[in-house]
Amino acid sequence: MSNILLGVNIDHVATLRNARGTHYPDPVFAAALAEQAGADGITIHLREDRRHIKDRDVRVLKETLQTRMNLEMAVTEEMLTIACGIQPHFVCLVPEKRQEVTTEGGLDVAGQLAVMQDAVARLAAVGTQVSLFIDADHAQIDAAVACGAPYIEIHTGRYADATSEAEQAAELARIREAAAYAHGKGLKVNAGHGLHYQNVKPIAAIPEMVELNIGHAIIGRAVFTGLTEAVAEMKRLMLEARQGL
Ligand SMILES: CC(=O)[C@@H](O)[C@H](O)COP(=O)(O)O
Ligand SMILES: NCC(=O)COP(=O)(O)O
Repeated sequence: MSNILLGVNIDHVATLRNARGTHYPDPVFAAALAEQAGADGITIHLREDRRHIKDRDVRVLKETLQTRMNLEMAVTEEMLTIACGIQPHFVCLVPEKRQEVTTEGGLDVAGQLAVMQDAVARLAAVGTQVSLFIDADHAQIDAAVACGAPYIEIHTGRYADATSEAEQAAELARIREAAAYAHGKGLKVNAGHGLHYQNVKPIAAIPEMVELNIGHAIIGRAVFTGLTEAVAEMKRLMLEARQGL
């Protein structure tokens, strides 16, 4: 069986905290529990509007994480300055719109190659490995290679949001093909967005997948089962999907 890693996104613990302006529930505590339950890394998205994760969370998590921090952020001067100071294991560069409910699509790497090359180089210079959050698209994969980014994360939102079996199968085929294409170009391939307990297995079964980043569904389930069980069950399903690979 080939391994696959689970990055647990804890943004929505912070969403709940921020809803009342309290100090609880603390995403730092959630990260420690998730790690104990089998998370291979912790993902946090420091949005420009700080709607969930705040600067303090990033600073404290840098001191307390036992695994690896994957810091998701927009490609802005403010965020690049923060990331170069924090020096997380990974930065995942994502597109961001102030009005969106959640990340709606992949980053247009091909359309801003020079900006992306500069961001990847600045982060690499402080020892941070960069991942580019892109759609399953050859032009974007080629651009990721041209940027020198070691990783991509394929946006699985369209697969997760598909409203028919045929549409979901088509999206899965697109992701599968893109993962093989990117792997062939020397990229390491992650995936995430909208994955949950019912739709994770076909994505986890894609042989080239290194890591899945999953947040909303895990935190949602944790409300009823506790975070330890919610993380462990997701990891169990992912590993089950790898049997025979
Ligand atoms: C980039 C991505 O897919 C996730 O980080 C997602 O953005 C979670 O945060 P939001 O719910 O704020 O979009
Ligand atoms: N990059 C995707 C991620 O971190 C988690 O997204 P979601 O599971 O909260 O939709």
